[in-house]
Amino acid sequence: MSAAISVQSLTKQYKAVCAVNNVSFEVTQGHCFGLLGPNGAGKTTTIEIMEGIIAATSGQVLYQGEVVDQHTAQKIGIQFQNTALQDFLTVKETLNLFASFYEHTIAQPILIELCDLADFLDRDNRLLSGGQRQRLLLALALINDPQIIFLDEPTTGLDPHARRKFWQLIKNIKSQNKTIVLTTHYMDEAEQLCDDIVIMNQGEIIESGTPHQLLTKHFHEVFIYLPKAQVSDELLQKYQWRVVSERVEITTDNVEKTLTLLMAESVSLEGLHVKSANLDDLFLKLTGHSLQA
Ligand SMILES: Nc1ncnc2c1ncn2[C@@H]1O[C@H](COP(=O)(O)OP(=O)(O)OP(=O)(O)O)[C@@H](O)[C@H]1O
Repeated sequence: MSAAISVQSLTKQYKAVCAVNNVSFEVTQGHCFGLLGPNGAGKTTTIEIMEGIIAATSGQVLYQGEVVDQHTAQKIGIQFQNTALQDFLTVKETLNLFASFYEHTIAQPILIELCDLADFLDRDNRLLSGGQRQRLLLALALINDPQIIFLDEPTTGLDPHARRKFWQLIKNIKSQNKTIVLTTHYMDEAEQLCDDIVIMNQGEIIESGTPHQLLTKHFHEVFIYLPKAQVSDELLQKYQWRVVSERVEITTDNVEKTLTLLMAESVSLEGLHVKSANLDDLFLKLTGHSLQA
């Protein structure tokens, strides 16, 4: 598959800080690409260089083989933050205003359906709920019918229902062979949406691949949880099991053997829960802290 974006040896040096240090990766056409990392990792700096908003100290970004230039803005979509929404304009007026900035735009009825805006087209921007506002901001990112869309933490602050609804919209957009570049602090979001991920820390890439590749590379074990009340202190000490939030956590690469052991030790299996490692666990393992904001 061809690369929609090729990031080559990007470095961004601020006076005392090297925000991005020799970073290279490719974003595949039609994929959702996730750039993850803790605060200060260099994600925003990388994304802003990719968008052509700031210049790199060295390195380059190619879009289908071409260097970023003043025409790039016409071809990509960027989800603006709240401040881009003007007061005293309705949703429809906002769509019309942003459409006037571009030579080529998507047909408005298609955009309204794609982003599910029909129910509040005549509402003032100030009266939108968090989820409605994010859908409008997504529509604005899509207004020039871009092939590549940048979403920077698009669901931060949304309730679980609104987040799930937003994910479905992103999946619909992706099914049209659009390329999506996403940053997020939510690991479940990355697992739901991203085909490929790059994890940055302190300006450098520390891991990259598909979520499945990374999880199978780093984790051979699963976690077994039991209510703490069912496990005696003696057993905790004997097997060095951890207690996490009132539950005993047992890490094992052989579930059957562990269950046999628990039964042999007469531990009740009521409320037992088995969990595979997820991206949150991977993040914790690689960076030493959880990504949840
Ligand atoms: N204009 C600037 N001048 C000096 N240092 C900067 C500037 N912009 C960013 N930095 C520094 O570069 C590093 C990377 O910042 P960046 O905003 O890219 O990280 P991030 O991964 O997006 O973090 P967050 O998740 O908090 O948004 C940080 O140490 C930051 O303080």
